[in-house]
Order: sequence, then C-alpha cells, then structure tokens
Amino acid sequence: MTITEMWTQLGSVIAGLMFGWAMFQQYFPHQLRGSFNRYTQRLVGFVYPYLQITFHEYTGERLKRSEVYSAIQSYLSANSSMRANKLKADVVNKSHSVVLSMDDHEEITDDFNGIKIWWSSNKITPQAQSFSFYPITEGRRYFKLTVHRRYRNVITNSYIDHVIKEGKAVAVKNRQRKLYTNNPSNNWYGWKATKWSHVVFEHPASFDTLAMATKEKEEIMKDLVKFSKGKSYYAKIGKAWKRGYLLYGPPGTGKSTMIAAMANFLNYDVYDLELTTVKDNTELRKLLIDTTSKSIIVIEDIDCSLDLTGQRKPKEKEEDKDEEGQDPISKKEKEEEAENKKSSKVTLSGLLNFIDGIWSACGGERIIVFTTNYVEKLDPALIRRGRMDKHIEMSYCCFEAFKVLAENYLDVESHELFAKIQNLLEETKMTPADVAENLMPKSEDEDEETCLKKLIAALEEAKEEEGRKKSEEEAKLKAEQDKEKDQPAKEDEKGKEIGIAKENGLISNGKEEISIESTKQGDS
Ligand SMILES: Nc1ncnc2c1ncn2[C@@H]1O[C@H](COP(=O)(O)OP(=O)(O)OP(=O)(O)O)[C@@H](O)[C@H]1O
Ligand SMILES: [Mg+2]
Repeated sequence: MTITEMWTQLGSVIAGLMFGWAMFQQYFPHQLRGSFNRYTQRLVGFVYPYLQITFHEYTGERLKRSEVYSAIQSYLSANSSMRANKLKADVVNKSHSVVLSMDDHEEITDDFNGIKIWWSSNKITPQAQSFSFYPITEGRRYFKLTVHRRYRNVITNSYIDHVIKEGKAVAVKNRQRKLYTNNPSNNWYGWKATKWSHVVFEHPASFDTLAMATKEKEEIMKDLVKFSKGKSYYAKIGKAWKRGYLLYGPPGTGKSTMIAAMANFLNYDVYDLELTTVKDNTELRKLLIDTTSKSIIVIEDIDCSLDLTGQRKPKEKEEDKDEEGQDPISKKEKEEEAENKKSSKVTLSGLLNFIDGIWSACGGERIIVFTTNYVEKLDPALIRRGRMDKHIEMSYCCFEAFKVLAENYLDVESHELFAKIQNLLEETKMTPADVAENLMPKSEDEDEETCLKKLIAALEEAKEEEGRKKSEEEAKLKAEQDKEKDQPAKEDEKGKEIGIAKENGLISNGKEEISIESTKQGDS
C-alpha cells in the first residue's frame, strides 16, 4: 500500500467518524446522551491515568472574577516566562516594566516535590451572535491542571494551596498601590457612589532615604516586619491583626514621610482619613469596614480632630483668621467646611471602639497611624499601649539623620565640614525639612561644598536666633522674679502699718484693711 493510499483510507475513517458523531449529536435522544457520555468518560478513565482540574475566570451567578483564577494567573506568569513558547506582554503600572505571562492555548509544566504538573491556559471563544454576560471580545478563559492520578491527594491537599498563596504574594508585589481619601457622605449614594476615592500611590519615600537615627529606624522596620508576618501570632493571642503607631513631633520632622516609607516598605495601600468630613460614628464604622486589608489607615493631626471630651474641635488654620480678601468660592468652601464640622459627631469613644478592633477585625492586617504635633494634648485613653502600640518621636535633625540627607541630596558620605555641622546640630534645633532645604542645590553652579556652607550659615543663624530668644526669655523671667520679690516687701510694709495701727488701738481684728484706709485717710 502506497503512502497516498494510506492517507486516503485514514481520511475516509476520520470522515466516517465525524459523520457518525454528527448523526449521534442530531438523532441520539437527548436524555440518553448524558448517560452515554458518563459511560464513555468512565471507559476513558480506565485507560487515561490523568486527573484534570479546571479553574474558570468567572464563577457564580454574579459574574465575579474568581480570586483563585487571578492567583493562578499571577503564579503562572511568575513561573511561565522562562518555559512557555507563546507569551503575552503586559505593562505593570507601578514599575512601568513589561511583565510576560502565558498566552492563550499555551502549556507549561511545573514541578512540585518531584511531581510533574501540566498547566494549560484555554479560551472558549463565544460563537458569533450568541448572547453572553461575559466580556465578549475576551471570551471565557480557564486554566486546566493535569497530573497523574496517583498524586491526587498531594495536589488537592497542598499543591493548589501553595499555588494560590504564592500567586497572591506575586500579585501583591506587582499590584499598583493606591492612596485613598474619604468622600463626604452626601456623595455616598447613587450610581457608582464610593466611600473612598483613590489615586495611584507613588510616593518615593523609603527607609533608606528617611533621615533618622539608624538604631531607631531599624527598630521600626523590625516591628513592621514582625507585624506583617504575624498572622498566626495574632490569631494565637486572640487579637485583631492590627497595630497602632503614634508619630509625634514638630512640623517638618518627617511624620508624613515616615508613613509613605512604611507603606512602600510593606507594600500596603494608604487610607488617609479626614475626620472632619465624617458625620458620626456610624459613618466612621462604614468607612473603616470598607477599607481593604494590607493597608495603613492614617489620621493626621489627631489633636485637631478630637478633643478630650470627644467633641470635635476645628483646626485653627492661619488663613481662617484672615477674613478679608476671600474670593467667593473659598468663602463658600469654608462655610461648607464649618457646616461639616458643626454637624460632625464622631466621638472619642467611636474612635476608640474602632481602634480596639471591634470594627477593624474584619479581614486582614491593618496598620493605624495617628500623627500629631502636640502629643501632650491627646487623651491618654487614646494613646495608651494596646491602642497606639508604638509611640515614635520624630525629632529635630541629629547628626546621623543629617548624614542620610547629605547622601540623598549631595551624594556625599563624608566631608571636612561634617565635624562643624555635627557641633552645630548638637547646639541648635533644626528640623530635617529645613536641613534638607538648605542642602538642596538651587542651581547647577552650587556644588556640595557650597550647599554644606549654606547649611552651616543657616545653622549659625538659627543658633544666634535661639540665643537671642533665650536671653529675652531670661530677661523676662528675671523681671517677673524681681516683681515677685518686690511684692513681699510691699506686703511687709502693709504688715508694719497694720502693726502700728493695732498698737495705736485704731483697728480691731477682722476689719484691718478698712481701718487702715481710714487711718491713712485720717493721716492725710
Ligand atoms: N526625617 C526626614 N527624612 C527625610 N526627609 C524629611 C524628613 N523630615 C522631613 N523631611 C523632608 O521635609 C518635608 C516635610 O516633611 P513631612 O511632611 O514628612 O513633615 P511632617 O512631620 O509630616 O510635618 P507636619 O507636622 O507639618 O505634617 C518632606 O517632604 C521631606 O522631604
Ligand atoms: Mg505631615
């Protein structure tokens, strides 16, 4: 038999089979078709030793994208780029870099403790004109896992969990993080209404660029790592998985920068909660329940948002005092803001309830950060350990912090002027923000030495100013003390006069002053 004849015969067999299958589909009773399929599956099962599991992109009636599918997708994209032949390229916004993942109808193998697993990505393209709830152009995608049946237990008990866990970790690493701010509740209702608006969080701050003493910095980083890995620990001690940080210190010492560095370090989202637009405790709860896990919830200037009795206290801003020359819009905005503050009834206890974990216990880990310029103004109940677990003082620039700034701003690790700067920093107080401002070259001509000299001049000026203020205060104190010294002398005089008057029998006890006055008047 020639090759051509063989091909002809094979073609007729295939054509016959196809015809048979079409006839079967058309004429075989529908009810019997199901049991026929079952039997063929069983038959195939005897000879086909593999287990297949499919994971669809959309599940349930609510057309929700399956979390498992997303996790598998992330896992496979992290593992496929080296092995698959057909890849899909996507841009990850955060790093603006291209991420390669497995293309449709592509297959790769994975190895799990020596077990070989096949993964294929598949797509069912909908037939033309058919109606579908799913995004039509995309089709319906699913992943198929194939493995030898003898590994069924390993796969179902541990491999799938492993894939999902790893996939989620990859997704967290690649995800675009967000900075959320709360919307006023009047905008919560209606079509597409949301409690939080967000923008992409792309703050460049990191612990490397944060100017503060290395020991303190490392301690904070260790604390954060311990927290983020402490799921089972928090479960064991029966505490909601959250941690409170209180950052306090003068303006410009890096409190907001520290929050950004924390978010970047942990890869968390940031929820910047503006309490003045929250009407009451119920709204606060709703907002907080609506936050996602792996997030930092920030309340800046907490001392300006709540007072000790739990009543709201408007923040006094410089411009609030300036009534003149306001344009109508800013005036209207201010009126609205004032109205918000008036109608806002978030109480201290409402906030405490949240911090205590009753409302934040839903979902995964959350960090709560309060910042303040005046720690002494805060209610001790609010900042006690257990609520605000870690208190971090952000203080004036020390030499170690300066060295970080010098390296960031000027790429200088050491310089002969450093010793002088060290002395000056020990003698005077300057915030890291001011130090940074002086270190920043203002033009191309300014080299490192010019900038360091600029800083020295600023520090010397600050030192002089401090000296002047100190001597003024001392003079004031001395004047007050002198005044106090004069006072007893006068009283002594009065006492003497009373004594003389008593001796002369001019006054009786209990009516000394009147009698003295009258004595005096009498004298004159
Ligand atoms: N410790 C620091 N390390 C690095 N940069 C800092 C530090 N402190 C301040 N800066 C710089 O100063 C600027 C202001 O700092 P930041 O906004 O973090 O201060 P803050 O403590 O939040 O002030 P405020 O109390 O007024 O909110 C930042 O943009 C940053 O560039
Ligand atoms: Mg700040």
